[in-house]
Amino acid sequence: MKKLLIYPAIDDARLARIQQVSNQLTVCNARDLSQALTEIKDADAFFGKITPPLLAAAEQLQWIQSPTASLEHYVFPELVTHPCQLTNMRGLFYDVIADHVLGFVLCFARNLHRYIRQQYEADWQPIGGTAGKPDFVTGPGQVSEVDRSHLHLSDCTLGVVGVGSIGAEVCHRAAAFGMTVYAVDPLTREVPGVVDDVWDIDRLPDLLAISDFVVIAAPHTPQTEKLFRAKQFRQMKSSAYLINIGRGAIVDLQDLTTALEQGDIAGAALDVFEIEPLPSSHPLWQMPNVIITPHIAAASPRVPERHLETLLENIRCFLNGQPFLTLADKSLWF
Ligand SMILES: NC(=O)C1=CN([C@@H]2O[C@H](COP(=O)(O)OP(=O)(O)OC[C@H]3O[C@@H](n4cnc5c(N)ncnc54)[C@H](O)[C@@H]3O)[C@@H](O)[C@H]2O)C=CC1
Ligand SMILES: O=C(O)C(=O)CO
Repeated sequence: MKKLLIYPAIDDARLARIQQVSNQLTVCNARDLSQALTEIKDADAFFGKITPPLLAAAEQLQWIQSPTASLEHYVFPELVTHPCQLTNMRGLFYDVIADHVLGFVLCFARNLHRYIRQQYEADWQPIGGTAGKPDFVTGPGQVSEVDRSHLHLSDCTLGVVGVGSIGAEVCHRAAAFGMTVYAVDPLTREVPGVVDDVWDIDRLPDLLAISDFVVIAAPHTPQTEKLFRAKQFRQMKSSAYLINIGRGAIVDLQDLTTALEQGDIAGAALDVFEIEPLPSSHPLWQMPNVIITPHIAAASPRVPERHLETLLENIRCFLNGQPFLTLADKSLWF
């Protein structure tokens, strides 16, 4: 018989689903910290928010399940050196966050974010003037110059930084829109839809130089913290857009603001920020080429059930001695 400790306590409906997994499992849903500190002593597995005092009280803990995908605020030095295995909640959001990213791409390509602002003013003003519009819209006459204020997605290249579950789905969707797709990742080497093999992260400058859209779908780790500074923005095309749905700490907020003010890049769509919530006085709020969503790219009615399913599947793996679905490397934070 194995013992799973849950702390903080979860609701009765989810508890009942966990209890149905196996009669080889005792589940303790601790109501307060003092109960958790007592019960963790002989627990084999833990789900919830582990802390140094809880870990110190554990005598036979083999597995910890984090309730979040990201681990930067979860791991601490004693946890890294502890022999237990750690699993996270990655892989729940791959499709819905990829949809969010493609929504950003479409806004920038077709200026939808700017036309929505114009609509409030009843302003019938084609962005970029009339150049580039076909005769059947403007009336007879010749298109005099190539106007790139509205993009043709199948002419565009999208570069993804981090092709885990979310990044790979972004690649699939972008390829389905006819975009050319490249990616960098330290571990993954192949993703269907990506033009070449996935490049190693040391080729980030190459990715930045060719991309019309750069999508950050990596975790916050010691390696990715402030990976994007002024230098990286200068390596991007001045016509390119940055999209960050990974973690705010990956992008230096001040350098990004300066890059946008200077026109080093054309715009940014951001779901995550170095400072959350983004202060109401921050200049990004007023920039017409910036789209802000308040860390909700993962919002979906399907996520709570997927969250529970991942926990249940990892419990089954634990009881059956099989490899976990979402094993993480404690020292790498993902
Ligand atoms: N905006 C939001 O609401 C949400 C954001 N996230 C963030 O998205 C991240 C990715 O989620 P998943 O795709 O599910 O995780 P995942 O673990 O499946 O994929 C992460 C990928 O990033 C790669 N990576 C690690 N270090 C890297 C580096 N230095 N440079 C480039 N790539 C690197 C990994 O090799 C892996 O392929 C999470 O860690 C989390 O921080 C996750 C859920 C919701
Ligand atoms: O699980 C995470 O890391 C999230 O950001 C969920 O929104």
